[in-house]
Amino acid sequence: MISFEEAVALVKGAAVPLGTETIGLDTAAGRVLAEPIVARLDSPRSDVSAMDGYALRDADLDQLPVELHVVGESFAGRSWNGEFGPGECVRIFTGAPVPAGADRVVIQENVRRDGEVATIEAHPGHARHIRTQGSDFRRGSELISAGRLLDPLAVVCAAAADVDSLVVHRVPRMRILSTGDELAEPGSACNRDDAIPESVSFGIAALARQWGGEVVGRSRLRDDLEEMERSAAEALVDTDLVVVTGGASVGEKDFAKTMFGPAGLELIFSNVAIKPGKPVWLGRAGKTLVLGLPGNPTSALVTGRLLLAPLLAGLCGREPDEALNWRNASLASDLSECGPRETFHRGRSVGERVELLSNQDSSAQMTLAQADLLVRQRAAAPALTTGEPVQVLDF
Ligand SMILES: Nc1nc2c(c(=O)[nH]1)N[C@H]1C(S)=C(S)[C@@H](COP(=O)(O)OP(=O)(O)OC[C@H]3O[C@@H](n4cnc5c(N)ncnc54)[C@H](O)[C@@H]3O)O[C@H]1N2
Ligand code: MOO
Repeated sequence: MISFEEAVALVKGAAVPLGTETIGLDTAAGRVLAEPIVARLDSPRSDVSAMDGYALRDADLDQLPVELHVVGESFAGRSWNGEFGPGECVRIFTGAPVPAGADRVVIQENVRRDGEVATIEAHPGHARHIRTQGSDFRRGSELISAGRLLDPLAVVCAAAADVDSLVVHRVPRMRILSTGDELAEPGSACNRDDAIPESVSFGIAALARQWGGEVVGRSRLRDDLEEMERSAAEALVDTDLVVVTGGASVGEKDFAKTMFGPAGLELIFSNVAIKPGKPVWLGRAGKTLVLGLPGNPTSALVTGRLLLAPLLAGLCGREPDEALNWRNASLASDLSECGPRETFHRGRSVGERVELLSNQDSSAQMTLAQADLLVRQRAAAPALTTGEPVQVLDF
């Protein structure tokens, strides 16, 4: 059995970014850049006004009050290109180019306008209200590096660079296979005494989407090895990652790994010294990665969060560690000493503190909906008391 750190290192090794494709800005959100974005123009493109008011020469404010002749109007998208002399000013609006010769904008609240005459009585202060050309960024400068997730903020910056297409990493195509004779489609389990709703794949699919995966198939498999081998072979076609849930342990019908035998499964690891989720495994069949998650719902979602999330982040072109951003929080209750397996307790944030949920069973499902943090406790770590710091991860 390997440690959690070793499992994460092996996940990172397997999480090699997929190929690239060129897409339009409209569909770029959520994708990961494979090539940096370089500005095609300066921003602002010229010196522009930061306010609505009057562009003028600062020197004209030496003697106050002053009356200036309004000689033109400059709008964003329709600039004024006339001559501009002492004793003159130009009506200007936010974002409009500042006429050559002007070195200050006075906001209109500080100007009395009467026909073509603008009167300034008191000194408007030191702010010039001019954004200089290229003060945000310069043409040719790299605005966003490769590997950056195109979140709502980054897509604004990408568009501002005046690019209409982006080179991004391909999205991992994923299939989820849920194994178990007892599993029924939610909504139909009540009809059969020995059935339970198949719940895990819904959470794994949602988690996968959060971390950039495209779930192209989701199926339930009966515990019949021949059938499972056929399903395994089908699932591997044109797929980057297959996630199998259940059948990971040592039961007589735990065929999750065996079903990929004919497809040439090579294990990367199997069994990790963590609680919950010990039977989690990772392998490769041909070019496709296969991740096996334990069937117990809490175990599946915890191992999904700890290992599937960084795996997908890496396949998408991000740093796998972006999915493992541990931070400190203080305990809202006592925590007893840890057993031999590194443990990831389910917790709930209460203000700045983290409260451990009372049901820590790996089969729990109600508790999952109450949790928002995983609390990490290293193997054999001593007991902790209320207020002591622990590492937590958003769950
Ligand atoms: N003798 C041993 N028994 C077990 C060991 C062990 O080391 N020795 N490990 C235990 C641990 S730890 C875990 S975790 C479980 C995981 O086993 P499997 O991955 O083989 O999971 P299953 O047996 O298929 O199912 C476990 C449990 O979860 C329910 N389940 C399964 N899939 C789903 C699903 N998609 N949706 C909802 N619920 C699901 C299933 O009905 C079982 O109740 O093994 C321990 N045993
Ligand atoms: O590793 Mo299991 O998830 O403890 O029941």
